[in-house]
Amino acid sequence: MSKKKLIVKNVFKVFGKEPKKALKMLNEGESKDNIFTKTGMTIGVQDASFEINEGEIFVIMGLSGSGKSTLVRLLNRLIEPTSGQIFIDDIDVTNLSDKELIDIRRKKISMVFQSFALMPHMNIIDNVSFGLELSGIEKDKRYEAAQKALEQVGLNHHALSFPDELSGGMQQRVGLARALANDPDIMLMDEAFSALDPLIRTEMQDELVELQEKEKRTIVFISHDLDEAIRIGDRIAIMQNGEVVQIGTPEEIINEPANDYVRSFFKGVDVTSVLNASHIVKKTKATIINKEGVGIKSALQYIGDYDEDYAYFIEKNGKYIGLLTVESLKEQKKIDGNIHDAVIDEKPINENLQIGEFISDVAGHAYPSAVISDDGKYRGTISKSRLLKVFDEGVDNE
Ligand SMILES: Nc1ncnc2c1ncn2[C@@H]1O[C@H](COP(=O)(O)OP(=O)(O)OP(=O)(O)O)[C@@H](O)[C@H]1O
Repeated sequence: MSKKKLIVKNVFKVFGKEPKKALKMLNEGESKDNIFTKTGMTIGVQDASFEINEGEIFVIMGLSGSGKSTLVRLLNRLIEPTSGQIFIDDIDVTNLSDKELIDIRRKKISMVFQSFALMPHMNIIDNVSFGLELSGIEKDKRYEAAQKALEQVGLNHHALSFPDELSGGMQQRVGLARALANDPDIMLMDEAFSALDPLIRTEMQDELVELQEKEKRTIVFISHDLDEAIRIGDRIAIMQNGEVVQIGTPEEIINEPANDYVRSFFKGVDVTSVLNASHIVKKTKATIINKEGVGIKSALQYIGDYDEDYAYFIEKNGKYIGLLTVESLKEQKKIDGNIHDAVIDEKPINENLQIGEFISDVAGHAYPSAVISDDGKYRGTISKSRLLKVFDEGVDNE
């Protein structure tokens, strides 16, 4: 099991003069809107509890004002929690002195912002090594680390350029390099790619995933974009009005959205890149198991019992053989043939295939397509209508 890198326990953040009073009102059942109307205080984060595994990309997603930035800034105490605990490597950061906190921020956590926040009068290598300079690292060492970080983001030839000589995408790479330069265990990325144009943005997302494959860090990435969350996230936490309403893998969230708010994020999202055949497979009632002695007559009877005109023919050990139809069975019966000769050679679909890859296959078939595992075992079927429903609506709650 992976190690827990970050643990957040019952964390609240109230913005306002008397946070404890607001928490009391919340405890007594007052709504956040009422608390704001009566006191002017905002509940930025309400009772957040979750754990982030070492090496995972954990995306926090939600609409504007849902509390994402507040939650992420609570992790390194750029914002002080009103109550609750936050552990990094089992150290309770809510109890650290200022000096210990600065130390943790310099050594363990880096942050990348949406606005690249580069210093215009400094060249790239000085920008990247600025944090190390603040930590008192000598020039040779910090330049070496900065150069390595620039290489990781593909900008090693731009060390002596100035920020305004670089494009937006390159400037954000510098922002990333600056975060990488002190070799942090944890990177907090607040809408880090949102200011980039779509093509560069996708490129940066791919690069981040690639970088992550080489050097496993723990990344907490804020996004308001589900496409991005799906692309890079191992798990996604969805925030609504200050609360974390759902945490799961992209597949889990798409397959079982916790509420309508979560569901609304999928409108227009390319779920075909997330769901594969195994996610939407269903067992059909009309399956025929190849028991000893199943002949054409009993197969026809079996199909009739289920009021279908086809069935899947499967060996006793679960291996998929093919499709039997009433028509093909009757044909063989007429000529005194064998049940195996009645099998229609229907191409089954591998359970790992993504929706986009097999939709045309299924659409071209008269019967629901059988889904098999890598070793040829029958898993269930996918019908054209079911597939199109998932394709169009993104969510399948049948
Ligand atoms: N310093 C502050 N003082 C008062 N209220 C604040 C402060 N910072 C944030 N808030 C409020 O807390 C709530 C959560 O804000 P937050 O910025 O965390 O949301 P967000 O999901 O990151 O939004 P966005 O995507 O627009 O950045 C909002 O209602 C916001 O107005």
